[in-house]
Amino acid sequence: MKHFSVKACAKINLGLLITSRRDDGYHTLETIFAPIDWFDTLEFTESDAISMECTNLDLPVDDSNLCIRAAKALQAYAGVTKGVAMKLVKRVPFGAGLGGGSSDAAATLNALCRLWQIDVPSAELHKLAVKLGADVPYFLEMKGLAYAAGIGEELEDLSLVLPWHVVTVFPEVQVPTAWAYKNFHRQFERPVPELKTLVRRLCDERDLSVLGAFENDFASVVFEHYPVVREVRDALEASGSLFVSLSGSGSAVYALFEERTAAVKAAEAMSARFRVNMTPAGFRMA
Ligand SMILES: C[C@](O)(CO)[C@H](O)COP(=O)(O)OP(=O)(O)OC[C@H]1O[C@@H](n2ccc(N)nc2=O)[C@H](O)[C@@H]1O
Ligand SMILES: Nc1ncnc2c1ncn2[C@@H]1O[C@H](COP(=O)(O)OP(=O)(O)OP(=O)(O)O)[C@@H](O)[C@H]1O
Repeated sequence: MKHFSVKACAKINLGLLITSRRDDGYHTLETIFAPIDWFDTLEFTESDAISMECTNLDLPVDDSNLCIRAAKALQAYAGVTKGVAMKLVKRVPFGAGLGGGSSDAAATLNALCRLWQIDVPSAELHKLAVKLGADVPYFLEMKGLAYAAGIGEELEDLSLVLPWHVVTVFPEVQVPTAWAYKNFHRQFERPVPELKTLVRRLCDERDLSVLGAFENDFASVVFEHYPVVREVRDALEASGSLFVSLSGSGSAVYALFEERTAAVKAAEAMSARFRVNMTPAGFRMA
């Protein structure tokens, strides 16, 4: 009986610039995805049918779950009759802007190609991923920092890692991604900085003067509507961090630290009220 488990890491967004609204209602954006060591674990066991259990009872394991949707999409595409029993050990908060569900979906696609021994061309797998969510291709195809454009599915591997410690805080409120895209303050006419060039100066040359370009366009509306998120942002800014930002459409806020001791101190202070993760400098997904 074939059985194995995989890690599904979350991500943060370093800069998130929304550049237009498409006719289909989706928005184009430019962002840098960076992985963090906050992860779910997914277990896969060969079975006749597709089934799923999850350690977080607030998360339905029906057809709305992104793991089930990924399994059914791959089964239909490949015309396989095999099933799978999945177990999701859920740790990454959702409604957090951390892409946890998207990462689970990508991990499921990769794992089932292995379990069902099917060889799907990467371009085809990419199409299945985009249908599951705009963030899913990043987790399917990348390990470190990646530049993303389009709706988030046009990816370029930057072959870079963040050279700082990352403290990520979940303020225990969920921000629906669709709400954030409906309500963010548009700046479509703004000149868009060259994030791809600037992130190389930032990570390779440690040129901190470029940090101002890495704004998150959701930040103002999320901080306005969720005071606790603003409170977390303020606390992290006062903790000796280099840089603080909202991740994705929120609610998670992350801070970058040069010194590990300062990162540990900030993480400990925030963990009294909120779920916190600390990711070491140089982290890449396995
Ligand atoms: C905010 C980010 O996390 C940045 O990484 C992503 O853009 C969100 O990606 P995601 O969570 O995979 O989003 P999806 O689950 O695909 O879409 C949720 C909803 O967000 C809106 N949405 C999403 C992505 C995008 N580029 N434009 C949008 O307008 C759409 O209304 C969509 O119905
Ligand atoms: N396996 C799953 N894990 C987490 N969320 C899931 C899963 N399956 C379906 N969902 C649904 O997808 C929604 C979005 O989950 P996800 O964690 O990807 O988004 P997020 O935390 O808002 O991050 P981002 O906005 O960056 O995508 C959740 O609110 C949840 O209702």
